[in-house]
Amino acid sequence: MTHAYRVDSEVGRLRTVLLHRPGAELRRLTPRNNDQLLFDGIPWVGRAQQEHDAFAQALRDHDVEVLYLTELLQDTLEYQPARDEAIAGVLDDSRLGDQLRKILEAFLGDLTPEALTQVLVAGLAHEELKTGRGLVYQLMDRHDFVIDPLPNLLFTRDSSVWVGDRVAVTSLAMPARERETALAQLIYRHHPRFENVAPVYEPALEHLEGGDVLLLAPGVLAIGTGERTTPAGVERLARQVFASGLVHTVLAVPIAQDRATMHLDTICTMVDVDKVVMYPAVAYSLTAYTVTSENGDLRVSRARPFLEAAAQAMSIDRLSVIDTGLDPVTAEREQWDDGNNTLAVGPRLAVAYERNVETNARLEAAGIEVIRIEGSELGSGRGGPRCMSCPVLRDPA
Ligand SMILES: NC(=[NH2+])NCCC[C@H](N)C(=O)O
Repeated sequence: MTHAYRVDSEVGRLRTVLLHRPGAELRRLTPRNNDQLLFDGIPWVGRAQQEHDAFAQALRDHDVEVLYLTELLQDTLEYQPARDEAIAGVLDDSRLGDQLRKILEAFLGDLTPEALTQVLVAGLAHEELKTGRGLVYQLMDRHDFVIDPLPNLLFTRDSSVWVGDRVAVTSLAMPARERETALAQLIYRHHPRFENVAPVYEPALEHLEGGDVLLLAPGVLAIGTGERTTPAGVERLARQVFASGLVHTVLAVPIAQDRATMHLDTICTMVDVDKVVMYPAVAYSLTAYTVTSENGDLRVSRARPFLEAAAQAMSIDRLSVIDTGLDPVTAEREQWDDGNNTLAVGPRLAVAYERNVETNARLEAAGIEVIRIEGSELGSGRGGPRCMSCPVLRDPA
């Protein structure tokens, strides 16, 4: 069956979304590796799964079709070319050496699609490779991974993002996440669901993460540039979306190079066609460079206040900020816990972590219906409802 997927905004009625239910990859996190694997704590895995299931159910209750990344990946790995590509991807690792690479190739080649999916996502620990031997294998620490786990796969918004009827598979900046885009790429290239989808962007040299990309309005993107997306990444995506004719204006939005504000969506998400919820500390100081296409080249304006540049690009009078009016300490705490990272299920209807009590109360006071979900364990990876979802179909807003 052919599907026509398309996303033109952040707030059009959500129809289909791609999620990843966290699993064995989270069980790999220890106090020794959690920093490198970009988690701020050691999640209780069973509870994280319950929280995630409740998130998925809340979406289904609002008539959203939920696709799971591992299910799509497993279907994909039924095809020999996809399997070959997946295996070649993990073997292309400078740490392995020829002997271990050969052993690993044989091991992976024998796995069923289900087991291969599991290994691609959860990684492979030293002791799990029973056939392991040779210099590299013997000199590895028993805590080392032959294949690294991907605990951040949970944040499906970062590895791919839809622009109109095309998908951008991004280039993740952190080494711990690089392999995630290879999995996204496999799915979009080989899964029959996406047969007719032409990518508008594929992993490139420049760093670009989906959490930085906001579809402000049809034809208008805001792209954060900070810890994850570089100005060169913005430039690359801008060229591609301009060339495709899908977008006429890109706003490049510099954000602080900090873990707390790693992506634009940690400080700003949309809850209506003309309303954003924004971290108060930056709402009125954020700036943007307007990028447009001129005779095949990029034209860049001077920096202007973000809200002004956005409203102009979106052809609206005003992009209003919901006044979360919090005292600075509460605001900072709730920003850290992804209070600003909402997922709109439709205009004025958004999923948010329940723990951000004050931000949610202010959203409601402003007329936004809030679907509250628990996230005490999910949040230890520093991501909220928007980070954990890649919309693939929304109605026009
Ligand atoms: N779109 C987002 N804000 N994603 C959050 C990703 C969190 C993840 N632990 C990372 O450090 O990369």
